[in-house]
Amino acid sequence: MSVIELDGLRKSYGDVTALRGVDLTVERGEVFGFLGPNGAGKSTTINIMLDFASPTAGGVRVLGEDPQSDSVPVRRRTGSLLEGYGVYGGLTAREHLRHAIETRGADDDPDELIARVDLEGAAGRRAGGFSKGMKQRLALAVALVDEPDLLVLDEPSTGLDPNGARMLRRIVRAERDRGATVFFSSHILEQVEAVADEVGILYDGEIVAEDSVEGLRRELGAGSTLVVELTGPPDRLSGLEDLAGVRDVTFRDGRLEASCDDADAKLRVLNELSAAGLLGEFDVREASLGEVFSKYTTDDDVVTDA
Ligand SMILES: Nc1ncnc2c1ncn2[C@@H]1O[C@H](COP(=O)(O)OP(=O)(O)OP(=O)(O)O)[C@@H](O)[C@H]1O
Repeated sequence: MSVIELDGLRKSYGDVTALRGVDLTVERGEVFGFLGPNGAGKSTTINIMLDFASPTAGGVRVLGEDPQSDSVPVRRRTGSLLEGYGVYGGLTAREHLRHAIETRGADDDPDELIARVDLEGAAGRRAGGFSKGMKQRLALAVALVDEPDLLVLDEPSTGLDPNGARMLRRIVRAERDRGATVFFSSHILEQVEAVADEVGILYDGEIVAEDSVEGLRRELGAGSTLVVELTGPPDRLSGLEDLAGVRDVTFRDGRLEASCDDADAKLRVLNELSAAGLLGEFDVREASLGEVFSKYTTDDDVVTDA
C-alpha cells in the first residue's frame, strides 16, 4: 500500500516556482530519503503533505487521505519533525512530552521517549536553555509520541553531533522495524545512505531520480571501483578496458583502479591479473551516494527522468 502519493505536484510563490510537477510514491514500511540541495523544494513538499501549504496544482494523498480536504486524520497518524521547531522556553523536556502525549490522547511514558533521544540528563530542565542539538532531540521525541504510522522528518540531523546522528539512525531503523513508514529529507548524503531503502533526488522543484541507493548507482553506471596492489610493473597487461563491464582503468604507484559494473566484471579483471602474475591484495570501493548525488544535481549535467 502506498503511504505517500504525489501526482504532478506544483507550487508557486508569486514569481518563484518551488515545485514543477513532482511525482512520488512511498510504500508502507519504507524508509524514504528525500534528497536535494538547498532550495530544491523539500520543505515545500513536506508542508503540502501535512497541509501547512496548499499546492498550486496536482494531487497529494497521505495515508490514503487527501490532507488538503481533511488534514485531521493525516496529522493524527503522522509524527513530524519540521524545520524551525519552536520549543516553549518555560517548559521542561518532560513537560513538552507530557503535553504532546495528552494532546494526542496517547499513553506513552515521557521518560522513555526522553531516553530514546538520549536526553535523560536534561529531562527536568527548561527547554529555553537547550542547545540547538538538544532542541532537535526534543522535537524528535515529540514526533515519536503515539507510535505514528508515518514519520515525516525534515532535515532531522540539523544540529546533531555524531552521537546524535547515530541515535537518529537507530530510531529510524527501530521505527521502520515496528512497521512505520519514514520519510526524511536531507542534504546530508551519508545519513540517507545509511538508512534509506529508497531515495528520491529533488532538484530545482523536480524529481530527477527515484530508486534504491543500489539502483541509483547502477543506473549511473557508477558501479564500484576495484583497487588492486600489483606485484610487478603492468607492462605485460593490455586490453583490460575491452573486458565487458570494465571502464576507466588507471595505473598509479603500483596500483590498478578499474570501474566495474558488476561482480563478473571484477572477476574478469582479477583473472587477467592473476594470469599475468600481478595479482596482489585487492579491495572494492563502492561509489558513495555523494558521487551519485553530485552527478544528478550539477547544473551542467542534470539528468531528468522525463
Ligand atoms: N513562503 C515562501 N515564500 C516565497 N518563496 C518560498 C516560500 N517557501 C519556499 N520558497 C521558495 O521555494 C523554493 C524551495 O524552497 P524549500 O524551502 O522548499 O527548499 P528546501 O529544499 O527545503 O531547501 P533547504 O534545504 O534550504 O531547506 C526556494 O526557492 C524558496 O525560496
